[in-house]
Amino acid sequence: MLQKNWQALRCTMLDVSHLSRHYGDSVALDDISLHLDTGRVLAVLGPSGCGKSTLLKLVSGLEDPDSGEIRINGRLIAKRGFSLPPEKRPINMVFQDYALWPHMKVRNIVGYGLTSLSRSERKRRVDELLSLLHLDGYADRLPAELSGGQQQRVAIARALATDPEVLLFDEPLSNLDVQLRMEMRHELADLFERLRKTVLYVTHDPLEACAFADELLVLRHGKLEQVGPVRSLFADPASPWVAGLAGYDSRLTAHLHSAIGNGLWRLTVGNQTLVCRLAECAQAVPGAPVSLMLHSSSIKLCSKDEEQHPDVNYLSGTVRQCIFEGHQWRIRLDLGETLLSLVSNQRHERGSGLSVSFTQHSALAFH
Ligand SMILES: Nc1ncnc2c1ncn2[C@@H]1O[C@H](COP(=O)(O)OP(=O)(O)OP(=O)(O)O)[C@@H](O)[C@H]1O
Repeated sequence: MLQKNWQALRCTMLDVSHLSRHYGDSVALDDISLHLDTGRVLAVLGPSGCGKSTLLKLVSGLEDPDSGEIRINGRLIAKRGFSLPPEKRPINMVFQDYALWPHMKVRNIVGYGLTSLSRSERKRRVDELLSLLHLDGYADRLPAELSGGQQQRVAIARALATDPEVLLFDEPLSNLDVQLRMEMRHELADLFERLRKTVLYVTHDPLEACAFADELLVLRHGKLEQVGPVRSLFADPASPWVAGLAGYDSRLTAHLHSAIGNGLWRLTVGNQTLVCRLAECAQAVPGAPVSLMLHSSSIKLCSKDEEQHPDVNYLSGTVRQCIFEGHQWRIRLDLGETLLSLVSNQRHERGSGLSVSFTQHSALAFH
């Protein structure tokens, strides 16, 4: 019931329309639009140089747009020729390198923006935030006396202190080691769920993005590649490139054979036949080459004489390579004209034959 009321109250908090930014001849951001409802978390995902930080800089006011508009809660904060100064925007940002003042104690860093509060109110608010971020007992330390993870928590507490309408995170976990990054993913997921803040979160790690984001926006070369709910992006990537980002780790060369309805097509991979979903049906013609994207987690090893199910695909090939990945073996299976990547809990000899199966809906063909 509570959840339902919350959904009903939602309205657009951050509205970005047709935003562009160039640096000389290079296009950092090209015609980007996004709408983020109050209390939602949007992760901006993409490889290095795709324009993620530029988007945050434009929203925070560190840079000005060449064209387009940014509104927060309906209020215009930036367009070409007009830019509200960063300190006047109801936004706080958490940076990759923490950006803590080295000479200040944690208590003063977190309470820095709380100038309108009395001394005792300020102390109460700071203590509350330190407790929220599991930093009780660290108030009188300097940043140099904290671990990387603790420093990042201080930066998050400082960003939350003034209760901004929008929080921006610029790859906040990328300086932490793998173990700590995993822990912080859980902590942030918990924090976002409890606080219901509107968050724009930049990362290049899809797993980090889907740990707590409601929606994903994928950028490539400054352009919008795909935007939508996290699940749909993983289930229905808009291009082979997004599929690759979403973990589809095999890209098979296949050919369309014939449509069989409901978006399904019969395809050939070498001399083997299978049935898969076709991502863009508009100009699909029999015989056309397609890229068939598959996720190794959806591929199962099977025996050749196993009972076959009608909605499952079966392929056979020869082991080209088998390398150890710590908990499992990664196999590259030669299917004649193309290679399939899959995992197994045991080693398979190079040159040995293997059969695999996967459901018709787990593979996606693009042309
Ligand atoms: N001040 C600048 N002057 C010139 N070019 C810039 C400037 N800032 C960014 N760029 C260029 O704009 C493009 C986008 O940069 P941006 O920093 O937004 O990418 P990013 O996705 O955040 O990358 P990373 O993940 O490596 O931080 C890049 O090609 C970059 O070289």
